[in-house]
Amino acid sequence: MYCITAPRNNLTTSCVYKPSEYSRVLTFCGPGNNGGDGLVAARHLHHFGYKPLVCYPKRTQKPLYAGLVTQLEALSIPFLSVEDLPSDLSNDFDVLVDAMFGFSFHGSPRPPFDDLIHRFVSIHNHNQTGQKRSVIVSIDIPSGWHVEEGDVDGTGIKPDMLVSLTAPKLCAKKFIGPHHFLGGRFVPPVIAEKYNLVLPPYPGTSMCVRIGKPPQIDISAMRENYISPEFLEEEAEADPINQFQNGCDALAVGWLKEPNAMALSTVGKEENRKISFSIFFTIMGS
Ligand SMILES: NC(=O)C1=CN([C@@H]2O[C@H](COP(=O)(O)OP(=O)(O)OC[C@H]3O[C@@H](n4cnc5c(N)ncnc54)[C@H](OP(=O)(O)O)[C@@H]3O)[C@@H](O)[C@H]2O)[C@@H](O)CC1
Repeated sequence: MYCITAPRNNLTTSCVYKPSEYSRVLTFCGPGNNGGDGLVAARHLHHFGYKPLVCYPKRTQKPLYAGLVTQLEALSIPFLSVEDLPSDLSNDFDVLVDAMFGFSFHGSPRPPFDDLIHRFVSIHNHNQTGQKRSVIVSIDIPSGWHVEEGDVDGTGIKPDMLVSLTAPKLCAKKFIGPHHFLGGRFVPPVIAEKYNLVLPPYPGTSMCVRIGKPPQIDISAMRENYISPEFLEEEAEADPINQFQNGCDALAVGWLKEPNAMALSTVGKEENRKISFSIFFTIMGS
């Protein structure tokens, strides 16, 4: 899967939500720099093979943002108004990128963001009913969270992925989702020193790094059942060598899954070995 956001002027990719499975992305952009990050993310996602759409209800006329919008329009990336949004976002989108507010958010969200944040929260609650829902990726700070205290009353957005920029803000301590990344690799040493930042090493040339606890792995979901067709006594060859040869033939044509061991055994009294069995089995990880 791809970590699918992009701090300004950086490409950050790592495998989390692959475009083959999560191509339909809707990016919600707010009026400030966090929204600007969302515009950049949408452009990068387009180039990575996703099909992004953008909802940018409170535009600023500053040249930097106008330029980002022009770039998206040049790529024919559609813009949706709040009124155009489908009633059930999970039906139409695999991923919702939350780029509404970052560290300058204060007070209570004003319209139309109050309603949009509410929709993000409802999507997460749907998850508890077991229905398929969009995953939520928040840039820098889940919108509506207090920059230091986080989701104070526990009713805010609960993203599946948080992409902190430059350094995680204090509220990130309250993030409980499975994927936490840090983007914005090139922090000038003088800044790191000034703010006493202890930043993790970035692997290779990657522009982001996974931080926080690794995702939980469901070991039971990895279990494979190796069930072969029934093998009846009367079907066994009288000669165990022939039975063994049959087994080898089955292996050669791929009839048995992942074979890595074979046992040939016989049953019956020592002096009367009429029945023979070839048993094939596989052992995971051996
Ligand atoms: N090193 C880093 O970390 C870097 C961080 N960067 C990114 O910048 C982000 C910070 O950007 P930012 O300062 O522009 O503020 P941001 O949070 O986008 O929002 C401000 C806007 O929201 C509005 N607004 C506020 N409260 C509101 C409310 N209740 N309801 C409605 N509106 C409200 C406010 O309007 P105002 O209240 O002032 O009228 C203003 O228009 C940061 O989190 C990260 O994503 C990178 O780009 C660079 C490196």
